[in-house]
Amino acid sequence: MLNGFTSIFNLLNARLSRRIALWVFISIVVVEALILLPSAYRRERELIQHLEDVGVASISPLLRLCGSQITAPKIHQVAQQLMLESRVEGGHVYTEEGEAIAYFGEVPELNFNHVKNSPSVRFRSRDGNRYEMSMWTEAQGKPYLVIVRLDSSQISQEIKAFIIRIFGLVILICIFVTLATLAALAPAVIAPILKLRKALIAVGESPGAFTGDLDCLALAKNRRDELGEVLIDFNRMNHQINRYFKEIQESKKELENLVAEVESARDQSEKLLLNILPYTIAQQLKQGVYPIAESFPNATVLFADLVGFTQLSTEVPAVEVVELLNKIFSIFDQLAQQYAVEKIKTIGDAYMVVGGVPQPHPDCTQAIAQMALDMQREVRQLAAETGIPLTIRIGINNGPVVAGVIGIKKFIYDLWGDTVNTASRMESHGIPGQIQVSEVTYFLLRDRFQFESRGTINVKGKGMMKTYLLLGWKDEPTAELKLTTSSSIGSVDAASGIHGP
Ligand SMILES: Nc1ncnc2c1ncn2[C@@H]1O[C@H](COP(=O)(O)OP(=O)(O)OP(=O)(O)O)[C@@H](O)[C@H]1O
Repeated sequence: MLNGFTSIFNLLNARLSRRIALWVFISIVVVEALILLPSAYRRERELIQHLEDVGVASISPLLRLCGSQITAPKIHQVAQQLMLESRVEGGHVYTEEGEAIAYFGEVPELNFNHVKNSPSVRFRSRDGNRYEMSMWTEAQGKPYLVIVRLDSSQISQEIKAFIIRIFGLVILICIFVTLATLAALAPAVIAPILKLRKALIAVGESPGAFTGDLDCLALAKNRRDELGEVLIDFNRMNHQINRYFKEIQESKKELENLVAEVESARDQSEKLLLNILPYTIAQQLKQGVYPIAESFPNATVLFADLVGFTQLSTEVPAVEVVELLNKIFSIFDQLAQQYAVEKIKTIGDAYMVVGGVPQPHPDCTQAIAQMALDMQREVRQLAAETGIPLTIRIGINNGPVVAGVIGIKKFIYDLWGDTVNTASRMESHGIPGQIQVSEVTYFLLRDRFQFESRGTINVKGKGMMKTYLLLGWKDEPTAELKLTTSSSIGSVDAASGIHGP
């Protein structure tokens, strides 16, 4: 019950209801006002006419009752009686020539001069309480002009009462018609519109959420009007929105999958690129810096060659040889990462690595020396495990290099310069199972590492050179002295995707 009243109140309190009510109310008031004014005027005319009739009925016997004595005292006497019996408040009697014969009661504002040329004149006082009229009448065979002043105050009161009565009626009619209109419109128009508005807001706030028919559709049933069509159309539109929304969601999902695929492909290619080129070089190439050739004053270059591998290739299938080579070079790659030095490339069964390029290194010579010793140890261990007679020959040299990327295809980060040539020669002129270093490198490492002088050898293209064989650490290195940057061998290299043995 209470809910019913609340919902009716809500309906009537809706802005649309209030607007309709206001318009209906104003319209009726205007219509009634248009009717009321002429009827009030007509009513006033009727009352005046009645008063005039009273006036005529009073004037006519005035002179007749005087008989043959048309004198002031007689007229006065008859008029006094007349005033008592009727609404006459005063008057004048004039001869045809305009001579005033008699006055009685209140003095009228009209006089002979005002009315002499007219058969009859009417005048109403400003406050509406007095009404004056003139009339020619005959007595004793002579014409007389009589002007009487009548009490018309009742007319004003009656008109006022008439207007108040009609106005009250109009207000009652207005209220009744307005409420009746609202009562008729509320369920038929306002309720569906409010429900439609609610549905519109809900659909607007969360499009795609309302998948079935909307609640407001129920109101469209059994309706054959435009509002019913709007409700049906809106429901249809919501279905379309749902369809489009679903399509958009699916497209979004597809797009997200595509973006994820593209990102994964980009990550893969990025990883691949970083596997081929140092990070800074890859960045420069991506920015269009090309060719790249940078000078580095202090680099340590290492060449390593697997001795006896050519012979091995003739004895075991090529696939197995490549598998072994992959195993060894993967270990070297991890060592390069561990000591934060840059692998340059593999050349057949040779391995080339540089320290201090392209990123500065706190001690690239020690890092390369450590790596060389580890490479030796790893190859020895592998030879013992597999029974394959593997040895490695390593050469190291220090000095300035030029590093960069040249050419237009199959980019590779490479090194050039005499330092590189000499490092290569240290390896090619070295001893299997030994690490041969140039004199420059020896001087840089001799405090921390043990060396054996090899004396002077004839190096192709260089002539006679003093070289040294790196044997190992002088003392077991302390934790601070031993350079390490990452985990031990055998772990997974996240950046390159290379898996250790
Ligand atoms: N970036 C490099 N990568 C691989 N090996 C290199 C690189 N730079 C130089 N070398 C090697 O260093 C060695 C010495 O080179 P160098 O230019 O002094 O002599 P060469 O090319 O062997 O002989 P030649 O002087 O007759 O041309 C060569 O075996 C060369 O292949």
